[in-house]
Amino acid sequence: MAPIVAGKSSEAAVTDINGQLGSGLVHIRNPHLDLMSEDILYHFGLGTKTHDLPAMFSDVKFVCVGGSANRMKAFALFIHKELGYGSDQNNIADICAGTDRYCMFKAGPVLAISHGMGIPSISIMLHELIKLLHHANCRDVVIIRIGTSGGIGMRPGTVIITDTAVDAFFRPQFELTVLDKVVIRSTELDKELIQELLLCSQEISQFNTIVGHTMCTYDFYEGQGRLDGALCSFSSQDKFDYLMRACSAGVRNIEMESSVFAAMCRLCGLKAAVVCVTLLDRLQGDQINIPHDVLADYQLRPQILIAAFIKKHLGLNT
Ligand SMILES: O=P(O)(O)O[C@H]1O[C@H](CO)[C@@H](O)[C@H]1O
Ligand SMILES: O=c1cc[nH]c(=O)[nH]1
Repeated sequence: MAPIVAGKSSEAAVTDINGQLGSGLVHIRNPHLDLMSEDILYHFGLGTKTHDLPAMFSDVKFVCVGGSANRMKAFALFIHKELGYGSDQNNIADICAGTDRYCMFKAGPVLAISHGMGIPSISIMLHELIKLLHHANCRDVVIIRIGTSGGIGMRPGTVIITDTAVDAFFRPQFELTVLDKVVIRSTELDKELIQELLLCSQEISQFNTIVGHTMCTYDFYEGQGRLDGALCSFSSQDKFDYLMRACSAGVRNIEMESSVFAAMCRLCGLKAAVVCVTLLDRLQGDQINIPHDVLADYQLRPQILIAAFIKKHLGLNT
């Protein structure tokens, strides 16, 4: 079946949206929503009739997302303290406590949300988050994925700011089957935001940070060329050749959400970035065997960078 290449028409649409986005509002691209008298954000345990979403969220300016609920809670506590709101855990309650699908925490203008692992999980979360921001009349929101990844030829602990998310064929696109058609969407990210983040990381100067392509896969094991899954149908030479080809195509790290994240945020007019730390160099191995304290330190790096970025934007000292 011939894919629908959304590139051309969507690019044009994005230009239009950007013009329209002088208002800074989130752009919902679904005419059916206007016909609904109530919108239930089922996986958040929130809704337009049951919750006053503008009262709860209209001041949100930064949304940070990451796979693990514990990591996002830790980030919420960290940013709460960094913004001068104190370090009392009791001030950080899970807004999605009515459901165990995702966790959501708020610290002033910062919203921290977990998205689970993989494209389907983050995609569901993003549909509901983008609608939430729309219902709450949020303006000028920046959204950043703070995650972990496997590096290619990178020293573990390196922070990668994604310029473009690519698929397993190194193409800058995200493919989704809608009804029985394949829709292709661009995965380019905001260039200005990338440069701002890079500058921030140079200013804090605490760890190595680079800009590069991020490969987004549908699987952690075979899908990322690992030899240590329950199934493996290729040789170690095949794996090495593939990772070397990825590296030559500009891929510096591999994770599992960046493509749909970039595509959805772009289409809805949200300024978005992906910042992931590498936990290992995939040219050296497949198993993540770093000690717990080193893992904790690595996972903190994207958080430190994003906290500095947010504080800079809010005019607070870093
Ligand atoms: O660190 P997080 O945000 O969970 O992301 C990465 O880690 C998970 C795999 O361990 C995948 O979801 C991958 O994208
Ligand atoms: O190798 C890795 C490490 C973290 N997350 C991934 O998706 N891959």
